[in-house]
Amino acid sequence: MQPYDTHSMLIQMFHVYKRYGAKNALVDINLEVADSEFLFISGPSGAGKSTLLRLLYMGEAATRGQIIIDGQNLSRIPRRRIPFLRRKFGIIFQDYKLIPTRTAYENIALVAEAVGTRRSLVKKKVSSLLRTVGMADRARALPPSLSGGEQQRIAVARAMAGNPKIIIADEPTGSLDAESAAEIMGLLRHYHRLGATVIVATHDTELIRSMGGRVVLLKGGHLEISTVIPRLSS
Ligand SMILES: Nc1ncnc2c1ncn2[C@@H]1O[C@H](COP(=O)(O)OP(=O)(O)OP(=O)(O)O)[C@@H](O)[C@H]1O
Repeated sequence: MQPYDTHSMLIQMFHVYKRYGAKNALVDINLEVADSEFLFISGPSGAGKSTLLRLLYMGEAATRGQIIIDGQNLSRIPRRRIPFLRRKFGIIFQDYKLIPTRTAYENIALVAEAVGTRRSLVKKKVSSLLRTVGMADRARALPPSLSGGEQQRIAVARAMAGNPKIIIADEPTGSLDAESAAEIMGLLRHYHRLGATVIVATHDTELIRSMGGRVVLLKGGHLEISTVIPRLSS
């Protein structure tokens, strides 16, 4: 199968617009993302990156146009089915959004439980995820006692806990130093290699150059370029 065969497209956006009052946040977006692809969405502040991501996981509805996720047209999904659509996504934010009063372990376990992981398996699963992100020894820590890089590692583990088909990361390294940023991107690449589709929004062109891959560029709500950047050899 060809990598961009339309039958293998997990995400399709056709003539998508998003308006906030008089503001056009997204204008006539046409974008396809293949199953198991790693995609960067790049562009300056205010370009529409976060808005585009929110439309995918139905954080908000498009003003116009069609969005198809895994064969489902989002404009035709009944409200009661939205939680099932959301289970396809693991979402990572720049500011981690961990529950500050719950331990690292509990933050991850809550998602594992929410997607119906058998009670007897939750502990094994969360422990395994904590090991994957190198945080096994901080399971009982509360988020405010962790560094930014550590909190983001927990957020990555939490995103993986629902076994989502798609990981969406909105500026996941925006608050991190270079070393922590590289670790987080390594974890996202690891999950991608396990078969997931990963979409990362970032304005950090250095980060994109170090990772390589397909990049789409948003400017003023318009999708300007889709290109493939070769990975910098290290
Ligand atoms: N809820 C909202 N209400 C009104 N305007 C909004 C809303 N969300 C986003 N916008 C506007 O839409 C445009 C795109 O915003 P968006 O946050 O998607 O950009 P971005 O590329 O993610 O920027 P950044 O990198 O700074 O996060 C901006 O002009 C922003 O002010």
